[in-house]
Amino acid sequence: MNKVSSSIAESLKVYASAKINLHLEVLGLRKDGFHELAMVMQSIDLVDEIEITKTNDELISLNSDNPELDNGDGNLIIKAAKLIRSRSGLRDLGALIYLRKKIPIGAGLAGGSSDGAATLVGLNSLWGLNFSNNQLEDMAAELGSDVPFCISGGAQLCFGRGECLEPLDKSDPTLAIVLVKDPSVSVSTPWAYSRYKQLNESTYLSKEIDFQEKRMALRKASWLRPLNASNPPPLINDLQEVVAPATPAVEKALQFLRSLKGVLSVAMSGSGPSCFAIFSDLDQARIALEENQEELRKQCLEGWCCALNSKGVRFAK
Ligand SMILES: C[C@@](CO)(OP(=O)(O)O)[C@H](O)COP(=O)(O)OP(=O)(O)OC[C@H]1O[C@@H](n2ccc(N)nc2=O)[C@H](O)[C@@H]1O
Ligand SMILES: Nc1ncnc2c1ncn2[C@@H]1O[C@H](COP(=O)(O)OP(=O)(O)O)[C@@H](O)[C@H]1O
Repeated sequence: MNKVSSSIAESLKVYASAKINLHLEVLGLRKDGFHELAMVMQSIDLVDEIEITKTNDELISLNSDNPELDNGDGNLIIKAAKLIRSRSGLRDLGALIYLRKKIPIGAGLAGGSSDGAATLVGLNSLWGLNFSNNQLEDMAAELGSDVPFCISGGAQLCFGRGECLEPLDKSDPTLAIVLVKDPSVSVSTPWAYSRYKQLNESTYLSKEIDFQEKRMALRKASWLRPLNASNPPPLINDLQEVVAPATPAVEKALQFLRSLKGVLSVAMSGSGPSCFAIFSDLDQARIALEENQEELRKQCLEGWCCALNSKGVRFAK
């Protein structure tokens, strides 16, 4: 067992981007019980901040500015840190981690997944482990279906249960979104999928050749290359049809967004309850949000306007 040499404590900061789903199609069921998906995911400029200091006391500890969060083994940051340490075989690696939470929790924005991805990338660097991006993505897939995407982020096709990635050309950088969510509501992802299955299992595809056909159709979508304002994505999200009717906060968010001036298209993100509207640029998004603060308050909604991010995990300069 190599001893980790004692060195001056070093630290670094990584940013973990949230994501939205520009396309979420449920194709069928897989042998492992997960759903076969065809998705397009896009990183957005709503980021958690994770500060990591290396220690040699074999302890991995987490604190955060969000009391709602479990700072123990239930947190994807701790799960990711313990996973990459066990893969390194170096048991006496330690780290002090601090999370500044900005991404709403359980919101359909992969906030937890992105924190897990950022922890893998950050510790790989801080502990000098030199795992490749593919190796990090393999570890990420063990943490959750959305975690592999969150490593490189940007705009990617996501197939399988979400871990089979095909990077897309950079989206038109002027595009922006308005994101809204009722802060008192979160949606359970397992519930959303099981509800969808309850209502749609009879229409599920089951043959690989049929899955391939759906993947090819998405790869050829006219709005995809690159994502742009003149031919905006239709924003299909199969989970929206089951979550929205059961979650008034989602319907409320969709209606608010559809009323905004200059909106190109509107959808729920992932399993919700966050919903977003695409605008051709950040100024239009900002004006639309600023002009409707009163309505936002009346509807008990929280709103952000964000640019798109070309990366998932970023190191602070
Ligand atoms: C719905 C999506 C869309 O991007 O994102 P969020 O809304 O969570 O952000 C993802 O599929 C969520 O990915 P993630 O949150 O990582 O899911 P996991 O932890 O892997 O799985 C949680 C549960 O969701 C269901 N699940 C997840 C992924 C998938 N392809 N099929 C499924 O049926 C399973 O019941 C699983 O036990
Ligand atoms: N660092 C974290 N940030 C947010 N949620 C986390 C984190 N670690 C674990 N979780 C758990 O993951 C679930 C939400 O994950 P998240 O990725 O934020 O959801 P969603 O993908 O729906 O936005 C919650 O049950 C939360 O308790």
